[in-house]
Amino acid sequence: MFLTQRLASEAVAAVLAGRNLTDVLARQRQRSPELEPRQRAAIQDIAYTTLRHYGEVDFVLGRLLKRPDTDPAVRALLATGISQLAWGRSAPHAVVDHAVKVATQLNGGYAKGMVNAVLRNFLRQKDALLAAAGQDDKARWNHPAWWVAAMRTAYPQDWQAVLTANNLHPPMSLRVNRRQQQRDTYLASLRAAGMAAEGDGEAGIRLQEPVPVDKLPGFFEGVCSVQDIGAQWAAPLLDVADGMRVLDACCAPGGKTGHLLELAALDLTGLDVDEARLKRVQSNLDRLGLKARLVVGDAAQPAGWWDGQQFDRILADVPCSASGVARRHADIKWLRRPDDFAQFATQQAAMLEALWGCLKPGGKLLYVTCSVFPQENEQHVADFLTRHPDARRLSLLPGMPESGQLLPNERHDGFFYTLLAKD
Ligand SMILES: C[S@@+](CC[C@H](N)C(=O)[O-])C[C@H]1O[C@@H](n2cnc3c(N)ncnc32)[C@H](O)[C@@H]1O
Repeated sequence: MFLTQRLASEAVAAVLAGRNLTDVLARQRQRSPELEPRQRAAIQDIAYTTLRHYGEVDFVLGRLLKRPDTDPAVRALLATGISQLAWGRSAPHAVVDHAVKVATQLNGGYAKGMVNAVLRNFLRQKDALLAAAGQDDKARWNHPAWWVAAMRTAYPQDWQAVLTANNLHPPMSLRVNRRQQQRDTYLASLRAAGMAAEGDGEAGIRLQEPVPVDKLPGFFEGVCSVQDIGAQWAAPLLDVADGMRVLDACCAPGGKTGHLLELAALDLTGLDVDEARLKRVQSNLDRLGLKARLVVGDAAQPAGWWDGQQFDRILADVPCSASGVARRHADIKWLRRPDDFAQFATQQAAMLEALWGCLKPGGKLLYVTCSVFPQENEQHVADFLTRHPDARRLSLLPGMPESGQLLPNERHDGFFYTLLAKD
């Protein structure tokens, strides 16, 4: 457990210094190939739990630490220790002993005594400290205070549900490849394999418990894909038919690309600026037995990749704050800054503007984000519509909110959808 605590606290320190948790964990695995699967799972679990509860952890540290300028590596070690003591299953004395052992290796071991004292203090005052945390916005909701305030303003009725959903474990959902099987046939084979699940939407299935993909019947033969139920609205909204020329403008890792190609025989171009991520699109399509033309390029600069022939359909699943999927990436809440939104909005507006020119008159463009911030969604689309008299907003599918804003809940993640037609 010593090693898992050390690596988990290093991962948390890296996130608090501004790095992406998925990248940090991937790099740790490369550097330490000897780690067993159960150790990797434990590191991930400790890091995720600490970040999921970081508002409370930070509050507690504020009460227990005498000096606000504690070394970031020591602070991250204390954060993971507190998280394990509050929400973990390991024996408290083992957590404290191992944290002290990690501390002896940090910066000459100067903080060994302090780590021991702070964690033991936490154990003594745990209930009172966590109760006090419940009175503080950032700690209570485990989101930065500015994020809590923004949700209150944007969703006066639903802000508490949105913040609560962001702190829950996300559901694992599947999309059945209906070129291979009907949803209910696959549902029956999951149940026969002992996995409780329910159908949701034409091709969607939500599992009661997450499972590794190698346990899913037929996964490697392309019978199903892992995809959130909210993300499964995209392809049906575009209303594709055989022979259409379709652009999936920000396609990696290819979840929606695969879905579009399952629905119709398309002439599909998958574009992404990130060459490494495009390789994942290719391997996903290979697994599903589907084909697309994959191109590296910037969606905001069509001159670099476009042959000038307009598309019947365009999916613009643009880069965004990912605030609607924050529960899947426990680092997002602590990495984002309020001024990030202006930058995202500029990039999103440039893409929408450029892609509009690539759409045939009579064609449809679907603008999608996995964000719950109106600056990336409704405000943006409203601006676009005032600038483009040839753009008309179409209604969405039955069962979808009219606004297009799906808020995260027990069924799906948070997404925003706007379907535009070109007159
Ligand atoms: C939300 S993800 C897309 C998810 C994908 N549509 C799916 O369903 O699996 C956004 C993607 O946009 C890509 N991206 C970012 N900037 C881009 C740009 N300027 N042009 C094209 N793609 C870009 C990112 O590399 C990322 O893969």
